[in-house]
Amino acid sequence: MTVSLIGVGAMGGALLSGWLASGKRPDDVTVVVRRDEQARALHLEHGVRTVSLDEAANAEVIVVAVKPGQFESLLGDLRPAEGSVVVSVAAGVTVEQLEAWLPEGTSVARAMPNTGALAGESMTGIVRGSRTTDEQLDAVVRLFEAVGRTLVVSEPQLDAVIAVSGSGIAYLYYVADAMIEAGVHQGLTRAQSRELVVQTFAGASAVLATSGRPPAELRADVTSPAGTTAAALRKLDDHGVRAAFLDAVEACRLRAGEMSRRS
Ligand SMILES: NC(=O)C1=CN([C@@H]2O[C@H](COP(=O)(O)OP(=O)(O)OC[C@H]3O[C@@H](n4cnc5c(N)ncnc54)[C@H](OP(=O)(O)O)[C@@H]3O)[C@@H](O)[C@H]2O)C=CC1
Ligand SMILES: O=C(O)[C@@H]1CCC=N1
Repeated sequence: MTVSLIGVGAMGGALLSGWLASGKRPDDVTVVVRRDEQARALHLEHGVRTVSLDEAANAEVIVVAVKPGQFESLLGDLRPAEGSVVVSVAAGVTVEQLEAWLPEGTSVARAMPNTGALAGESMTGIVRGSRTTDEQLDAVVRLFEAVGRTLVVSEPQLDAVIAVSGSGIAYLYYVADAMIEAGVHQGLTRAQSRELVVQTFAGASAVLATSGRPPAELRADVTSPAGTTAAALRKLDDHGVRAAFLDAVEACRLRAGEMSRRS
């Protein structure tokens, strides 16, 4: 499968690194960037070739990872080859907009990965466009499976995917940061606290994934009657942390919808 990546910032860069680490050869992925120094840096670091928008349009899968507000003008200049599928990773740019901004008849899809792609652990929601063939959808799924797991969803669900996993990975970094800081407050060095937090995240994630048990049960296993965990969880409840997560996820989903009405 030939792939072109247009825009190599935070998300595009994570995808590129993930694809190359997963075994894709630098010859299989071309990139479109707009600064010579970035083209040189990407060639030095990854061996990938920078191409023009016209050349990128020949790839079987064309992934666009520029900011939502940059899509309309960029797609207006893109002339995808027959059979290519254009995949947007943008929040707040709809299938309808993508299809309207590209030449008539172009196949599109939306993907909502997260920066877990850097470690081959993205969670990517995928939405097919109105003209996407099964083969094209399969190619998009395989491309994102190379950097983690995928879930094909309907477009109305994608804003919730953004709220839970696309942006959601940042909430976990936020919690990790707060816990590391808390450990420092309690007398650990920052390095010790980081090691404890990182491995505790890894352990929780592995048990969640392998046991299939609800997190509430796993949490109960840790919570001895009148013990230390109960004392800590009581404070989280007092501070409304669960309600804060419910609100944060809702605010994110609503913001994604608002962005699509503006772009
Ligand atoms: N960051 C994340 O975790 C996630 C982001 N997304 C989506 O990914 C997209 C990109 O976000 P993010 O990576 O954070 O943003 P960045 O600003 O980090 O990256 C955008 C990149 O696009 C480049 N760019 C803009 N216009 C062009 C152009 N005409 N040709 C080539 N390159 C161009 C920019 O280049 P330059 O540096 O020269 O300005 C920049 O490198 C957004 O649509 C966002 O919604 C989706 C999921 C997660
Ligand atoms: O914050 C944003 O808008 C982007 C989309 C999903 C994650 N980051």
